[in-house]
Amino acid sequence: MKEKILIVEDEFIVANDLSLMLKKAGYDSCGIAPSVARALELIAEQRPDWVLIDILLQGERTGIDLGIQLSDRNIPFIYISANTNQTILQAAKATLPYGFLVKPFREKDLLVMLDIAQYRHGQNIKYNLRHQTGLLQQLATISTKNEASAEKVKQIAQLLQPVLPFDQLFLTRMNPRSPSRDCSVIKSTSGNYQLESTESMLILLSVSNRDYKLWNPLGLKLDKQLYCAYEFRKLRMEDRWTQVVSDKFGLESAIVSTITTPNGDIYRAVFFSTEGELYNSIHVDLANQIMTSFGPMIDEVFFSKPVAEIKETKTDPSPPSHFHGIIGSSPLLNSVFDKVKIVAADDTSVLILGESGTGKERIAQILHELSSRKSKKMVTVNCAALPLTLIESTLFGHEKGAFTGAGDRRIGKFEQADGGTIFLDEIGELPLEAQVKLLRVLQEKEIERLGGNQTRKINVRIITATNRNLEKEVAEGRFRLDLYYRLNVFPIELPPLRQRKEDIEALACHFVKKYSSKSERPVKSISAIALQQLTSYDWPGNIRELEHLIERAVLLSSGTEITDTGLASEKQTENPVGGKPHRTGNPDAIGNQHPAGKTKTLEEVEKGYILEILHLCKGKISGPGGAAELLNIPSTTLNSKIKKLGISYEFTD
Ligand SMILES: Nc1ncnc2c1ncn2[C@@H]1O[C@H](COP(=O)(O)OP(=O)(O)OP(=O)(O)O)[C@@H](O)[C@H]1O
Repeated sequence: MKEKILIVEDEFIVANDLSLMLKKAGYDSCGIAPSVARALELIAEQRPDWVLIDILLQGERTGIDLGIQLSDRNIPFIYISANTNQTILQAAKATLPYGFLVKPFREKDLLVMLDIAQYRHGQNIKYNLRHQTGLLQQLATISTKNEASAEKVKQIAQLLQPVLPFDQLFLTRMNPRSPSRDCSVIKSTSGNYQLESTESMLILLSVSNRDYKLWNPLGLKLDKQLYCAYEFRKLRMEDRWTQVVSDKFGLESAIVSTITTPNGDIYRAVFFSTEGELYNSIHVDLANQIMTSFGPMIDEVFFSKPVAEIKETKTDPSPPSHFHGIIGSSPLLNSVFDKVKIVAADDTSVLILGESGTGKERIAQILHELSSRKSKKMVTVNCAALPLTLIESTLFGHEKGAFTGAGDRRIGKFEQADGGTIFLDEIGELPLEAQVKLLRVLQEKEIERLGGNQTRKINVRIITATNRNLEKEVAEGRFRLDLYYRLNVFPIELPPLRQRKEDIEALACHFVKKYSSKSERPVKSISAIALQQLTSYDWPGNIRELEHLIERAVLLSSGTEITDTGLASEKQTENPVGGKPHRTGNPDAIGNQHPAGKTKTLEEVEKGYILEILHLCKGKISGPGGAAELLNIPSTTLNSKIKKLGISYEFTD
């Protein structure tokens, strides 16, 4: 069946051209709306599969206002606009479009964008289905465990957080046959969960039992499920309980889901968030599904046993077994594991985002190992280290004599990865010209060696990573929007170490074990003071920096315990921006601040760090004991970083 597409565009000639292009390509162009109001009418009448939206339209409302509504109603759409400044791109992105086409565009660009959008939409549906089924199964398993309520609640909250984020969950049993009961699950700033009974909540909020009963919390008829912005403010005004709780916890939006179980019990869950625009209709659907499947078990988990408090319980220190070698169990890292588990088996393109040293390459490796391609190779290409003139021949190969110096035929990285995975690290560094070629390969799934005249089909899964803000790169014209959408099918964001300090101790111990066994030193532990130094540092170089620091400390340590991390000898100061302690001292070293107190840029931090390592290795780059070895990166990468960062150095003994 032909897919129906609605065009929302106020310039008739442009809209008409678009409509002709769509019809020619076999789509059903089911209408043209010049304003948001008309678009909504046509959507109700025609029920289009896709909507193409211009941003500036007739009337007061913009295409972005329409995008917000469509996103809530789960109708896929693409923006088509001449506006690409960052503010507009950011507002547009927040509405979760499936693409953004910049005017003027060619017919081919439109069709490619639609093709990418359909692919992403299909992947999304698949992802949501699989995720929901898995999620419900896991919820059922937790509910039937023979554990204390508090422990089960913690596990359930951690499971829900990546898909249905909340800062507070308010659960009520409105049983017509026995007195109603309620309780709250509260997320603390450190990411732990606390189960509060009504009594303890009242103490926390300084509300009397009498007032609470009078207010009949959330007892009013909640006729909506989604309360954001204006709707939430209205709810606050109408419901005294919402008002008090949201004032105390800074809540700004809510989702309500009510179910009646087969034996007539009524349960209501209200998920509150401190973010005003967080929830959409996908969250509502998910909340309903969870409540329907989980409803009969709610009593068992939340109400049947005395409500015990969860006091900052330590999370399970071991990650799932297939994440071998990945240390950490913070909620943020767990949500990365969840995403990896969901997407690993598919051929979906994955974009790994995160600062340098957060473990992007490690995660790429695990994605490959958990896929059906694991028996084939994962070929890694560091796009930042490719010399400009050799990018194409490295990626796609060349025939003998293709250019001066091409003495032999060369098989490119894509061909080497055939049947397996290609990991394009630092994709943000790829020049525009190479981006065009890469896009073509991704679309056509075939390559042509330089100087060759034969195309070859290839079957490769693409994983990319970057520490750059790709949207900013797109807005500034350095990265192609169509390639961005093609690669960003399934983003996985790796949190910086400073946001998951809970993991520092486990990571540090892991590295102590690794390097004491490697260097045959007797070091076995870290003193409490040294650990304190590690956790109060901000780690601009993330896990890689921690690893190198521990490696050094192990080498320098004379006993069985690390008592000095090297961080203490340098004065800890207050950061005027964030109030966090930072390392100071040698301004060129890895400290985060200029001597004047101004925060360093990431590039400056990286430069300082490389200089420090070069200093340590007396300028030696490659080979045993060289800076590249210590930094755990290829010497070609280090050389390109040295060039890019403009590092000049000279070392004498
Ligand atoms: N969770 C983890 N547990 C143990 N080691 C880790 C973890 N994450 C990363 N590492 C180690 O930290 C170092 C840096 O990781 P990796 O090279 O994957 O980071 P990256 O984000 O790809 O860095 P870059 O952006 O600079 O390429 C590696 O030695 C890796 O083995």
